[in-house]
Amino acid sequence: MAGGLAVSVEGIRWGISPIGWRNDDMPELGAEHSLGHVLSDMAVAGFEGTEVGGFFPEPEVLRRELELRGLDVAGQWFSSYLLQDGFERVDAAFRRHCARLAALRADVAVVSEQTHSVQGLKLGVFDHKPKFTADEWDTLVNGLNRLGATAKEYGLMLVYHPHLGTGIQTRDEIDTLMRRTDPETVHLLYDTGHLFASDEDVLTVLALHGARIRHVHFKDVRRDVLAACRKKHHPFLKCVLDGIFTVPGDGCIDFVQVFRKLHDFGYQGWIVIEAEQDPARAHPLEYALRAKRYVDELVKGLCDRS
Ligand SMILES: O=C1C[C@@H](O)[C@H](O)[C@@H](O)C1=O
Ligand SMILES: [Co+2]
Repeated sequence: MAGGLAVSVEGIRWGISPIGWRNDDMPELGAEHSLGHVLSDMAVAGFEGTEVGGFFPEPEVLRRELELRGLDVAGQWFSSYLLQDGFERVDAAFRRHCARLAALRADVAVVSEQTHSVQGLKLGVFDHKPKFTADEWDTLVNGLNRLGATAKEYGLMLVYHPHLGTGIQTRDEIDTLMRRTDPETVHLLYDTGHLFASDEDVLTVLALHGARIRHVHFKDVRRDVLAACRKKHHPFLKCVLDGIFTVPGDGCIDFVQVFRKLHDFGYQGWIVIEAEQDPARAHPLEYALRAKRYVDELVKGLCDRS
């Protein structure tokens, strides 16, 4: 294997998302990459696991393909519409989602509230993010607490994903969400790329909410592209196509500090490389290999320190 771990940090598992090969929000991107191709690239690059992409088959088929390559599943994204559809409808869909994840022996269900989201719309993501009303906050908090209890029934942790262009994006919104939700059932997904592109302060969120983090997305940001996207009022998916995100070590986020602080918090669980780019411009295996080399250096640096 090209990227076997020389050293490791106990309790931390490294994964990579299929989003660098194929993007569920833009199915035309990388459609030529078969499941076998994507999973084999992940294994060749030296990763232990992945998240489930929308193009992945049902668990019975997927499990064999994963096992053949020694890969595990960390979790999968779930778009909740609690404000728009109400708890009962969302919970029914979430139960089906959790059952599939449990069949894959996954650890987390990634939830993001998409009511009023501009994530997939042709509206400037930096100008049109929604803001929830007081009533909407009540509904969201109550619904997430209950969905978190559902996740537990399936042996999973609900990890909430703050995201550009949604009602939970900024540091203030994350603070409120963490203060108002039940720490036993609602956990935090720490996605460095979205936090940086929103508020540019990834370490403060980590310092404030490190104890709630149960899942991590390592996504780097190209500072010049971020500035250009803001200036041109680009929609989210146009920002992705222009290359706002990349693998850790290739952008401007200080992952040495991030990784140290996560470790100081005693973080245990998955760290998933999630660098959505146009695969025609950023060769997915090349970037996966770069990412793995970089995180191996991070791990080595941490081990040398202690
Ligand atoms: O976790 C994620 C899943 C994607 O669907 C999303 O758009 C991406 O930006 C992300 O962070
Ligand atoms: Co993410």
